[in-house]
Amino acid sequence: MLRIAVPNKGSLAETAADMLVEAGYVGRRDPRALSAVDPRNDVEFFYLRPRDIATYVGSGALDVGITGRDLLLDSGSTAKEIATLDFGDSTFRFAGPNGRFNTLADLEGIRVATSYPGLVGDFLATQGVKAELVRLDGAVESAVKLGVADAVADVVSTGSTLRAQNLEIFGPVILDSTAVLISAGNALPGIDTLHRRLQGVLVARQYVLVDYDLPVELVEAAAAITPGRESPTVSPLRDPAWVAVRAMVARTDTNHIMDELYGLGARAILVSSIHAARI
Ligand SMILES: Nc1ncnc2c1ncn2[C@@H]1O[C@H](COP(=O)(O)OP(=O)(O)OP(=O)(O)O)[C@@H](O)[C@H]1O
Ligand SMILES: O=P(O)(O)OC[C@H]1O[C@H](OP(=O)(O)OP(=O)(O)O)[C@H](O)[C@@H]1O
Ligand SMILES: [Mg+2]
Repeated sequence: MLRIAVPNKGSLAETAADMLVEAGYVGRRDPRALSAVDPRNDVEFFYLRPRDIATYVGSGALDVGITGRDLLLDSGSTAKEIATLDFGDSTFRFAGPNGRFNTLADLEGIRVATSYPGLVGDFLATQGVKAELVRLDGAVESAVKLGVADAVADVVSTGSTLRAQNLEIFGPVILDSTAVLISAGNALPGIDTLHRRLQGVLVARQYVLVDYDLPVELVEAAAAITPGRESPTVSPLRDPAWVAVRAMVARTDTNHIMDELYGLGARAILVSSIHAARI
C-alpha cells in the first residue's frame, strides 16, 4: 500500500485535497483524522504539517508527499522533487524598511528574521554573506517593527503583507517556489499512477477542448493557431469543402484563439471543459 503525505493545514492543504479527490482518491472524511485508507486505490493518506512532510518522505517512513519546494529545501531532507503541481506559487525574498537596503551585501552582520533558516542560511552561505538569522514561526514581517531583526526573508505572494509593514523587497530572488510532489527516490508503481493522475487533473484545469468547422483549404493555417498536444484532429464533414477540427488549448488563451479562428474563417467554434485526462 502506497503511503502518501498530504498537507493538513496552510496554503497548500485545500488545493492538494481537492486535486486528490478529482484524481479519484478518497477524501479526508473526518477533518480531524490523521490518516485515511483508500483500499480501492491501494493507498493510505497521512495528513501532516506541510513543513514536516519532507522529513517523513526523506526518512522513508512515507513513500511520497505533497509539499512546497521552499519547505523541502528548508528541511534539508534527502527527499527528491519528482513533479511540480502548478499551485501554491510564491517567491522567497529578502525585505527591509523602505529605502534601507539595496543589495545582498548590505546584509553582512545584520539580523535577518525568517521561518526558513535552512533555506536562507544555505543561500547566504553560497553568496558568501554572513548575517545573523533570527528564527521565528510566522508573522515574520512584524520582526523589524518590533525590533528583533533588521530585515526579513519570507514567502512573498502578492506583496501586500510587506507593504502593510512598510517593508520592500531587495536583493536577488532566493527561490521561486511551487507545490511539488516528492519521494525518497524509490520507483514504486503507485507513485507513477499518482503522478499521472495529478497531471491529468492539472491538464483538465488548465486546458479546454475547442471544436470548429473550417473550409478545407484553411487547415494548415488553423493548425498553426491550434496545434494541440500532438496534432489537431481533422475530420471530414458531409460537405467536402469543409472539415471539423478539434484540439486542446490553454484555458487562459481561449477567447484570443476563438477570435483568431473566426478571423481566419472558422465557424461554429465551440469550447468545452475537459473532465479528466491522461496525457
Ligand atoms: N500567500 C502565501 N502564503 C503562505 N504560503 C504560501 C503562499 N502562497 C504559497 N505558499 C506556500 O505554502 C507553503 C506554506 O505552507 P504553510 O503550512 O507554512 O502555510 P501557511 O499558509 O504559511 O500556513 P501557516 O502559516 O498557518 O502555517 C509554502 O510552500 C509556501 O511557499
Ligand atoms: O505576499 P502576500 O500575499 O502578502 O503573502 C505572503 C504572506 O503570507 C504568508 O503568511 P501567512 O498568512 O501564512 O502567515 P505566517 O507568516 O504566520 O505564516 C507569508 O509568510 C507571508 O507573510
Ligand atoms: Mg505561513
